[in-house]
Amino acid sequence: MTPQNSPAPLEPRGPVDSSRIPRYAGPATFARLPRLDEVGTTDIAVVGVPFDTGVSYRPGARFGGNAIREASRLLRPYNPAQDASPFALAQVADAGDIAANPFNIDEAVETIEAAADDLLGTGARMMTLGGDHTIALPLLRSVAKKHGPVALLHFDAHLDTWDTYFGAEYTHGTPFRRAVEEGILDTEALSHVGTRGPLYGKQDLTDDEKMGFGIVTSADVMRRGVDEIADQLRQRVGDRPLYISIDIDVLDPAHAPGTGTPEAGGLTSRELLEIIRGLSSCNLVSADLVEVAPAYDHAEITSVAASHAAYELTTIMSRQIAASRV
Ligand SMILES: N=C(N)NCCCC(=O)O
Ligand SMILES: [Zn+2]
Ligand SMILES: [Zn+2]
Repeated sequence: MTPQNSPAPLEPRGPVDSSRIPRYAGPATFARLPRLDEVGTTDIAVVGVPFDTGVSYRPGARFGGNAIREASRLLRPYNPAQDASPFALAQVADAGDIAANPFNIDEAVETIEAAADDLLGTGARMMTLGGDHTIALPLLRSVAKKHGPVALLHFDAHLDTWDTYFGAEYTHGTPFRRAVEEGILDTEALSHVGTRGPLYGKQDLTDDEKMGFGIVTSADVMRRGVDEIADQLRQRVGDRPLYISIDIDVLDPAHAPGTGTPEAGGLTSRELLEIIRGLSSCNLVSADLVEVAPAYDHAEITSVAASHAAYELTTIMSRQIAASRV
């Protein structure tokens, strides 16, 4: 398959032209973008982390990244919601997968951090496709090496600030407690969004608050509406370097059945996309989208939603990269 765009030198190389090569043909990179090795360097690296050894319930998120890539074939180059052509404003490329050891969580966490160091070291921002939520910890470590402690907006049904599971410190329920302990988050600017569902005890909330997190529950989004919530989040984050971590289970199981720990009463995909768009002025330095487990999906409901959320995040980053050039 030959990419049909023949850009002028230094122009970003965009996706395969779907008016010339049917969008279902050829290998699936994210949004049919070029691979990193085809462009050499990139402003935004979309990278998969097929790792799910950290889960507490249904496994399968190791297949999430490729499911999102498949579902992203239908994305188009102009994003009207943010009035931007993200793949023309900046080079966006698919950097493939980070090969993490599925039998050794500690080693996998080290591998992911080192691979992120390499990518961020080139000056790129990362749009990471998980994988389970364990992977947010090594990604945040790497981002903090570059930017210092970062603001975090964490979209998730769950707090993911629990301590250990079966004695294990690195799991998908614990990355943000570890990150606070390690001092890699700016504790003045942390919020969960979309939180809901049963907890182990009230102490979970007390502990979480002590760590510095604010909580916007799923019910808050329903009652107060997406614009007010986005305003509040923008104010909390200010102009700090921001990392956004989206666990797809922030969506209601009706909007994202393909995930490992589903909780009733979640956001609609429309609400999630609108809140992300409301953050377009934030200084988004990198992001992840995790916990897509395609074995439980139907008709790509979950991976389509995930691909659109990643598209909005990529658009925010590419607009900022373009704005910082002028
Ligand atoms: N990060 C996700 N998706 N889930 C965390 C759930 C942890 C638990 O089962 O207690
Ligand atoms: Zn979750
Ligand atoms: Zn999570």
